[in-house]
Amino acid sequence: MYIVIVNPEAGHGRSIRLFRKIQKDPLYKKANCRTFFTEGPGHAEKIAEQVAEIHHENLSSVIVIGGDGTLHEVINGMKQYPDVPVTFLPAGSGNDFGRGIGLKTRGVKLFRKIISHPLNYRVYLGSYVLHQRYKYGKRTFLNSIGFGLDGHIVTLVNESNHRHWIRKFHLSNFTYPIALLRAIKNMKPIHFELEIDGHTHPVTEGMMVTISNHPYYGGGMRIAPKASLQSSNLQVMIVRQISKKKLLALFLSVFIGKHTQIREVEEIKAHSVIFRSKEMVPFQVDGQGGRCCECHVKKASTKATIFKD
Ligand SMILES: Nc1ncnc2c1ncn2[C@@H]1O[C@H](COP(=O)(O)OP(=O)(O)OP(=O)(O)O)[C@@H](O)[C@H]1O
Repeated sequence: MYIVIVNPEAGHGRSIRLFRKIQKDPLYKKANCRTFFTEGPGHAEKIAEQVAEIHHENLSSVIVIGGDGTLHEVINGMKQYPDVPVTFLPAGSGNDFGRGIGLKTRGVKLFRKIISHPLNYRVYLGSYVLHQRYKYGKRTFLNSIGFGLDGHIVTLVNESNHRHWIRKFHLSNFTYPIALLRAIKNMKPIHFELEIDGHTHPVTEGMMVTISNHPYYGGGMRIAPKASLQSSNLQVMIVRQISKKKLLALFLSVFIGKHTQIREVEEIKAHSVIFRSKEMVPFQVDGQGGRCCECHVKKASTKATIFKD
């Protein structure tokens, strides 16, 4: 039995279009697929939690059609059942996890592969505990968690009031670069304390701190070229105080992985990181934004089971 979770809004409609094609495929009926549509934030997590609890013994896979945000919710909903395979059919705006895990095919072709050649990998994800006004429980992240400019960009992406035009003209690939330009224009450094693997780090202010589980970010930028889902470590990138021009150059050079050569950029391999700030700073986790004053991040000790073609 396959459970399919579809976020109809992901990728400005890309997700629902893909689901309609899959539904017409003869394998969809043959494979005994049951589909659920998400209705808003948090719903994918609830669906995943319930179906895993009821069906974990006879589930071939939970198939997620959406973006990284929907997959983030599903993985968190299924935390108690890490052996149940999860399959990601990227149909969001960014789809960085698909790149991170190295999916070669997309769309209906990928759906057919899942059913006919199920190949599941065990991967290390990340875990984080947020302190906003009070402490939240431990959660899992797939791609990255970032503070400062990183969080500001994602807030702008998700608040974008140009969504209608983006959808109409299929411009979703430009959402992130546009938000990036807007965020750089208004950027301010953040002040923080960093504890990396139990040691206080000397840098206390900068533009952003991003902790990655695999290289990709913001729809294909190779922000952490050395990060790996097979490694038991995370990759921390700190961008110190930097001019707007240089910051723009940094993001352009991210596509060719040369940004780590910029003097103000520091890259560290770490198993655990504590980020603290006296003020509430913007953050993002797997492309969803918020504000926090403290966060404890670790490479997860248990592995998740994910399909890879
Ligand atoms: N029916 C719905 N209507 C509006 N929002 C929804 C609905 N279902 C889920 N959501 C929310 O949509 C948000 C974005 O989803 P998702 O990240 O999967 O797509 P995306 O932003 O297009 O892709 P990506 O993260 O890869 O850029 C998630 O926070 C999710 O909770």
